[in-house]
Amino acid sequence: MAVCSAYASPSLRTPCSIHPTGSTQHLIFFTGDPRRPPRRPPVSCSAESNTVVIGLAADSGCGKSTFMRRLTSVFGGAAAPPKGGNPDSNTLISNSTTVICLDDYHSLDRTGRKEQGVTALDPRANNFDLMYEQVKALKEGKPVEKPIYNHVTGLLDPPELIKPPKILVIEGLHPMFDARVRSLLDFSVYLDISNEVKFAWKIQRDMAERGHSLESIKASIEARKPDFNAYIDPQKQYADCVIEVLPTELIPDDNEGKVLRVRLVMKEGVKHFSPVYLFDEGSTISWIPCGRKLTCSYPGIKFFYGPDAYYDHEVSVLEMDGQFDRLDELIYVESHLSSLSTKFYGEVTQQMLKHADFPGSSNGTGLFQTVVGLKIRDLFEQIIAEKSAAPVEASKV
Ligand SMILES: Nc1ncnc2c1ncn2[C@@H]1O[C@H](COP(=O)(O)OP(=O)(O)OP(=O)(O)O)[C@@H](O)[C@H]1O
Ligand SMILES: O=C(CO)[C@H](O)[C@H](O)COP(=O)(O)O
Repeated sequence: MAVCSAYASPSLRTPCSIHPTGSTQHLIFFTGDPRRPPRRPPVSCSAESNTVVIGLAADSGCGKSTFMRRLTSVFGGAAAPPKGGNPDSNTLISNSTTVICLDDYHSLDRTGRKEQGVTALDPRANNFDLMYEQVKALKEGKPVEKPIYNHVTGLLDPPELIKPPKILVIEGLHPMFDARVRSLLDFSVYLDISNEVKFAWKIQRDMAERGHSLESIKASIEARKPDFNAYIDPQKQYADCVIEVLPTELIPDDNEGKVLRVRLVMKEGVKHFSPVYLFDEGSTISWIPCGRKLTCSYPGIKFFYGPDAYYDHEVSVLEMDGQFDRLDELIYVESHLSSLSTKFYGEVTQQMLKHADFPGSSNGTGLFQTVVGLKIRDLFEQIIAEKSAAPVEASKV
């Protein structure tokens, strides 16, 4: 039995227990005189739950797993699938974080989608009611039995038990699609990979690692496009932070897709989140760091920072075009960035060096994913500090 640590008064306890059937039952009992009415309304498990919910949206093959690995590393400890569970589980659990993949809320399996002529991106192939109920329950501190979509077989497998973590990340195609699910998010990120780059990455992975033909990759991207444009892409307007990945502007007519221009679009006015800035907050700056302190080979590196508008929202944008030759020299760039939410000087560089083998480590994708990971850690710590201060403040009243 998982007992909530939230007590309304010393005599009132609110435990959550998991039913043998797998459904969750909520019991309220009193340790004092059972005939006396409670002095305050009973507190449900939700009232003082500390689960912070982060949404990460992107199309398939756009770097969500890589981002997740960087994020969980910032919180410490390695992430692994639930022990002793389904070997094809999509869930990753570490000390503080649980990452659930929203593919698990596909309501139609591979055959079902084929029969009905819908893609996995189509809302009709997904169960948003269940997604909402379960994310809400986890946020409220209650365990859930979450379905599993098996990517190997294309079938829906028996559910797995997910316990409420400190940080719940919901990653996948639709974390910001349903307004109810969106309202549960404490912070949201959208990975916006331009078509050219998406194509280059798909070819690299699906041809080299999965043996697909160039034609089949092209066909699969084209087939997904209408639903991607209708249901996935529009979610970026709701994101607190967007990482845009575009072809470089440093090489005229580049079509190799190896050098990237990456833009970190950060919404202003988001609670517990202060955008990162270069040199001077709110000004507009172009910066070429190459020279004595940063080694750059062709085509060099260019940074940009400035205010902008994104879907009618005021944002700050930090942009990096080009790639690093030597990751240890990143400290020079880091020392010119502010509001990074690092715990010590050089933490961004240390994280980047630690995962130098991850895709995107030499360019803005790795740098900005790391920076967003640190900002999420800071947001989490602020929310927890606020929640633990709240009962003290309340008791003063
Ligand atoms: N920043 C990057 N730079 C270069 N290539 C990248 C980058 N991020 C991802 N890739 C490429 O894209 C592939 C998919 O990345 P990743 O597994 O992180 O994406 P995903 O969104 O989790 O994919 P899926 O949803 O299909 O599992 C990687 O194997 C790599 O080839
Ligand atoms: O867009 C996707 C999410 O990653 C997949 O295409 C979707 O989950 C269906 O998966 P599969 O092709 O394994 O049946």
